[in-house]
Amino acid sequence: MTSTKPFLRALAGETIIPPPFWLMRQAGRYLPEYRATRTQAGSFLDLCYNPELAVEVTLQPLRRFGFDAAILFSDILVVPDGLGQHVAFKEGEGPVLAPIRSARDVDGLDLSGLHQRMAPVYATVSGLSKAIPATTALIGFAGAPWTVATYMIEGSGSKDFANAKRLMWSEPETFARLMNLLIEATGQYLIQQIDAGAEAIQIFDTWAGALPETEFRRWVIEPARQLVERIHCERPGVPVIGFPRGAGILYEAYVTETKVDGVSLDSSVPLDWAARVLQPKCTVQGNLDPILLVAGDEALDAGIDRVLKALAKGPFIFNLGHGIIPPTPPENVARLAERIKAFKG
Ligand SMILES: Cc1c2[nH]c(c1CCC(=O)O)Cc1[nH]c(c(CCC(=O)O)c1C)Cc1[nH]c(c(CCC(=O)O)c1C)Cc1[nH]c(c(C)c1CCC(=O)O)C2
Repeated sequence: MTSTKPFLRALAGETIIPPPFWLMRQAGRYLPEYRATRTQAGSFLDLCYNPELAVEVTLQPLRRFGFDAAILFSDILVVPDGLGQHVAFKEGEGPVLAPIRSARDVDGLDLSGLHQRMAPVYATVSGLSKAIPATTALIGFAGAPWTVATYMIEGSGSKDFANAKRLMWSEPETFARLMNLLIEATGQYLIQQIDAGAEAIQIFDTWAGALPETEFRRWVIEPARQLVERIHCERPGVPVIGFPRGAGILYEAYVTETKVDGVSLDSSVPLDWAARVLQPKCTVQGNLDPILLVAGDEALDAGIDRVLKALAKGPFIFNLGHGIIPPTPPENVARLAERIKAFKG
C-alpha cells in the first residue's frame, strides 16, 4: 500500500515535487515556545522523560512551519542513562557522564532496566502518533553505537576522542563488549519505538568522520548494517535513514553495505557526486549548511536553490547537513519552508 505521507513515499523511492522536508533539531532553543516549555519542565532530561511536554515541544515547530515529518523529542544520551550510567546536561556545558574507561565500568552497565527507564519515551511516541497531522510522518531515532560510545567513554563532548580511540585500540575486547551492548540496546530501543508508533527511524552517527577507514568499516558500517537488518527483518516496511556525518567518500560503502533506505548528507558532501553515486542506491536527505539559516537573505535562498536543483530530480528529502543552532532566527526557517513549498522543479 502506498503511503499518503510524502516523507514516507520519498523514502520508498518516489521522486516528489516539491520534496518533503524537515530539519534536524527542528525542536529546540531557537524557538521561544521551546524555551518556555523547557523552563517549565526543569532539567533537559526531565523534559525528555515527560511525555506530555515532550509531545508539546515536538509539535511546536510543526505548527509554525508545516514540516512533513515530526521527530520524537528526546536525546541520543537517554540510552546510556537507561543502561545505568550517570548522565546529566549542564547549563551552557552540554552533556556530562560518569566516564566508562575500563572492563569493570562496562560490567557496571545493565540492559535489564532499559525499557522501564525508556517507558516515558515510548509514551511520547505513542502520544505523537495520535497528535500529528495525517500527512506528517513520525520519526523515531537513536544515536549510533560509535557516537554514543564516544560520550560514554569521554564523559562529555570531545574534540579528538582520545579516550574513546585509546580504549578501542588498547583494550579492543572491552571496547567491543561496550559496542556489542550498545548494538543490542539500540536495536531493542528502536523496535520498541516502532511498536509505539514510529514510522521511520534515523540513526545519528554524528562522529562517524573521526574514524580511519578500517575502524569506520568495523564500528560505523557494521553496527549500522546490523541495526538495519534487524529492523527490516523484525519490523518489515519501516524505513531506516543513516547519518554517518563526515564519512566523505565512505558514504558510498555505508549506503551499499548497510542497506539503509535513506542517507542523510552532511554539508560537505558534493551535490553532484551525491546525485550521481548515492541517489541511484537510496533516497538522499540533506544537506543545507545550518549556518545559512542564521545568515538568511539571498545567501540562504541561493543555498536552498542549489540543493533543490541538484537533488530534487530523484528520491529526496530536504534537510540540513546538521542540526539547527540556537541563534537561528525562526523567520529564516519560515523563509526556507516557503521557498521549498513553492519549488516547481
Ligand atoms: C550528538 C547528539 C546529541 N543529541 C543528538 C545528537 C545527534 C545529532 C547531532 O549531532 O546533533 C540528537 C538529538 N538531540 C535532540 C533531538 C530532538 C529532536 C530534534 O531534532 O528536534 C535529537 C534528534 C534534542 C536536544 N539535545 C540537546 C538539546 C538542548 C538542550 C537544552 O534544551 O538545554 C536539545 C533540544 C542537548 C544535547 N544533546 C547532545 C549534545 C552534545 C547536547 C548539548 C549541545 C546542545 O545543547 O545543543 C547529544
